[in-house]
Amino acid sequence: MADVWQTAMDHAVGAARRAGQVVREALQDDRKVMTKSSSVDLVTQTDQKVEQLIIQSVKEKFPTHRFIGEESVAAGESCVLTDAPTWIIDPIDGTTNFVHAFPFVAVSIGFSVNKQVEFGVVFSCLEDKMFTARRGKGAFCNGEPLQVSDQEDIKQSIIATEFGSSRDPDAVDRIFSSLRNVLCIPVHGVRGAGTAAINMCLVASGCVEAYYEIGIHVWDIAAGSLIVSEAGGVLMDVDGGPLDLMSRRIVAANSRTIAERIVREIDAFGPPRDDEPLRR
Ligand SMILES: O=P(O)(O)OC(CO)CO
Ligand SMILES: [Mg+2]
Ligand SMILES: [Mg+2]
Repeated sequence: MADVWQTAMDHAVGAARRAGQVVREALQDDRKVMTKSSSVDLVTQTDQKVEQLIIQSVKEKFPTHRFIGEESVAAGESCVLTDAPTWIIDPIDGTTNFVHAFPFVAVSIGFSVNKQVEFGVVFSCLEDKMFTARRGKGAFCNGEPLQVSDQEDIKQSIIATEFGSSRDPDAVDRIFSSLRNVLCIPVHGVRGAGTAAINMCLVASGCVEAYYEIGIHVWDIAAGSLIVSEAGGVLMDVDGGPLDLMSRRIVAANSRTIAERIVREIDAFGPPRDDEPLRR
């Protein structure tokens, strides 16, 4: 039977590639930096321009579809995941990297129907790597199949995480406490690319065994979550429950064993949900 969402996925790949080209070109220009929720929550005109480019191109082809876009939500649009076909867009995942020309920047496009991610596209535009996954059909990088690491021993593992964008000392203490616990298991190392989407693609590629973070948003993880699971990985909440895309918490790992071992070390606090009406 024909795949009803294949045309949409092809469109997403094309849109991500065009968006990535805009991001690469913008790296050569002056990058005017603005802030959103705090002095370390950065946005540029390129984030906004790229999101509009993607949304406009999708609207022309799929006029009934809905959107959750990082910069549209920042501008006041609602952030509620319904059963309708929904494009979940992070125009630049790794804006801080982009601002500093730290070379890991991604365009992330997830697509959900009935609250289930049907396809995910992450274009790591400075590495020129196009990560794709279609539910039930595997995950790929530039067309080559992806497979998570088969390492089941956490002590032989590298774990990816980030420090997040909160500078509230209590929140930072809790993040550091979890990080200390994970590091001292001990693991081989802790890494962070500065983008949730690329961290998840590193899990899918078998370069790190797991990635966890508290404070990310649905647009950071929608596409990457499917790329991890289609590469054979496991997703869960940091409290060990099922992943909730709107909860702002994730563990993505190569195996249930590694994911559950990390869960034991994490202080599972909960920032306001993405679909919490009073979150801004
Ligand atoms: O650069 P962005 O899109 O703000 O995302 C951050 C996390 O919120 C990195 O993943
Ligand atoms: Mg992001
Ligand atoms: Mg972004």
